Amino acid sequence: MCTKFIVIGYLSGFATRCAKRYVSTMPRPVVISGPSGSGKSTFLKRIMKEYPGAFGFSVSHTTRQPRPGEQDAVDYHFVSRPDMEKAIANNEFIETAEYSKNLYGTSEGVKSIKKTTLNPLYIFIEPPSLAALEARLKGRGTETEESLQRRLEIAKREMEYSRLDGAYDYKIVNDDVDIAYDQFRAILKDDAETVSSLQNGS
Ligand SMILES: Nc1ncnc2c1ncn2[C@@H]1O[C@H](COP(=O)(O)OP(=O)(O)OP(=O)(O)O)[C@@H](O)[C@H]1O
Repeated sequence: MCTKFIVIGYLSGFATRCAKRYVSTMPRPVVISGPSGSGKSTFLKRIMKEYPGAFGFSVSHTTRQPRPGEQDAVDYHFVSRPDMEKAIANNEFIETAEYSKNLYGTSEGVKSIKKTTLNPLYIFIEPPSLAALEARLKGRGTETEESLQRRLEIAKREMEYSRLDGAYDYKIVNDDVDIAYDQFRAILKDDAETVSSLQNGS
């Protein structure tokens, strides 16, 4: 049986979401980070389908527009900028960030989350290359040329940060989606043999 985790992270770029009051009651959280288009949603959807009820998922807030098929309160809480700014002023998020001209709560999270007492497990999902990332973002059909270029620029910085010692507990290169997903699942199940090669810095 797999350990219960609450997944609190995921978003465009770095994300980590959840309202403060949620934190005190949760099992060890997992923060999943990675450039936009690296595959975070893909893995999260899959793991939640494979293990229904085993994972909680804290839904972030964002001021960006929903993409086709995205549901409010499921994929994100889609809110107006004034509402979001009010919530930020009320200190309702662990952290917030502005990404690609939209506000996210909570996000750009890894550095800030590390200053909290949450003690999560950090997983970084990396694309095999920037060219592959670009192709996937284009294939997803959600970006304008401008937002695509912004995401790629940010991706470069995120990938640089991920290479720092101790930035993440595990790094998964999402090349073949099935192989990468198996690695993701192994980490969540604490499968020592499979995950040892994925530890950051090894
Ligand atoms: N290994 C893979 N090979 C090819 N395509 C992939 C792979 N993994 C994911 N994709 C596709 O790449 C696109 C981006 O993936 P996904 O939406 O999961 O990324 P994300 O990290 O959640 O992005 P965002 O942060 O912008 O929400 C999707 O269309 C997805 O189907």
